[in-house]
Amino acid sequence: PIKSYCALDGFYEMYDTIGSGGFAKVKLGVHCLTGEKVAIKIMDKKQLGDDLPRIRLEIEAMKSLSHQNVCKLFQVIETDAKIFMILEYCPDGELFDYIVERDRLTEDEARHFFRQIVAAVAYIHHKGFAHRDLKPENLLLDDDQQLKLIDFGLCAKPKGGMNSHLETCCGSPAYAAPELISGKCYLGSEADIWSMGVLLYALLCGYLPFDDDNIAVLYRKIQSGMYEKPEWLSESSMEMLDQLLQVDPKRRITVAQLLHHPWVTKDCNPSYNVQWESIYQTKELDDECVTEMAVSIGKSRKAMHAILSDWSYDYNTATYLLLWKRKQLSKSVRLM
Ligand SMILES: CN(C)C[C@H]1CC[C@H](N2C(=O)N(C)Cc3cnc4ccc(-c5cc(Cl)c(O)c(Cl)c5)nc4c32)CC1
Repeated sequence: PIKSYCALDGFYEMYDTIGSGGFAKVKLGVHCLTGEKVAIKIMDKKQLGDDLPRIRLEIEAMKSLSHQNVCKLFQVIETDAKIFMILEYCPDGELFDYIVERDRLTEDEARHFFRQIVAAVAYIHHKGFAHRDLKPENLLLDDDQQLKLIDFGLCAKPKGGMNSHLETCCGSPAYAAPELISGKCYLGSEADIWSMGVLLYALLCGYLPFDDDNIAVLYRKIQSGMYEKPEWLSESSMEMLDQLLQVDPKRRITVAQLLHHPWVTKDCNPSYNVQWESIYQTKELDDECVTEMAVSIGKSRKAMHAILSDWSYDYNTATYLLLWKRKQLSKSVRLM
């Protein structure tokens, strides 16, 4: 391991930088007690400046999100100079690069990924969050072709719930909904659906439906809702895209309709509905994991259970979540 930050000493080994995004550096780390790899997002508070509230928002949002298609936050460490977010490691990087390497995906492969995106978005909307920056750069791949949604720095949890309007124009222009770029009030959930349409188009075509170097021209293209339909798109794919890329948000398909849309559920057994429910029952703790930790730390199971029930996103929370993740992968639930 390279020089580590004293705040992590003994808890995490730090390895090289695996990516950087704006005001953050992301390094590969290893959680000492379990030996599991993690991604460590490191931010300098001074550099953050007035972006600090955005990070606080991302941290609070991620603490309340536990889903198989949302990147899991394991621990937050704050010193007077830095903030460290210990995150679920996604070895196969951004979906963006995955598409670029292949030019474009087949309809079946696009469906495999789009289903997971629908699951993640249905889940975060159910929890009262709109992401507002859905794009292939914010969808990472783990080593099992599972997508993990990241970057909740722009997400919104409208005070009055998901049916109250937002104003801030944000996100990436090419993925932004017409009502959002027209400066109108908009519903976060409807804007996310539009972005999912742009995303699905990028998966199926390998380029963007609305694109232009001149931002004003780009905006006009988005507001026209007109986009090219290459000849390799099937009828059903074109129909799916049309229902997502509806300029009028009231005519746009909803995430609830998407969950059982024939294009999304194609080739699944009839009982299949998109796995939008979280596999994490964060409320009940897993006895085997609690016991393993109690023994290793030398506390009673009752005391260990009480500590973990606080969900304080300290080292204990990280150890529990990483142990639980190992158990899901039917790996040994043993600590170093
Ligand atoms: C361009 N983006 C806005 C940032 C970029 C930073 C590196 C990251 N990465 C990579 O680029 N690999 C190539 C490896 C990699 C592996 N695991 C990761 C696990 C989590 C994250 C992550 C990063 C940020 Cl900035 C977050 O806010 C969250 Cl919630 C999660 N990034 C990871 C990551 C991909 C995204």
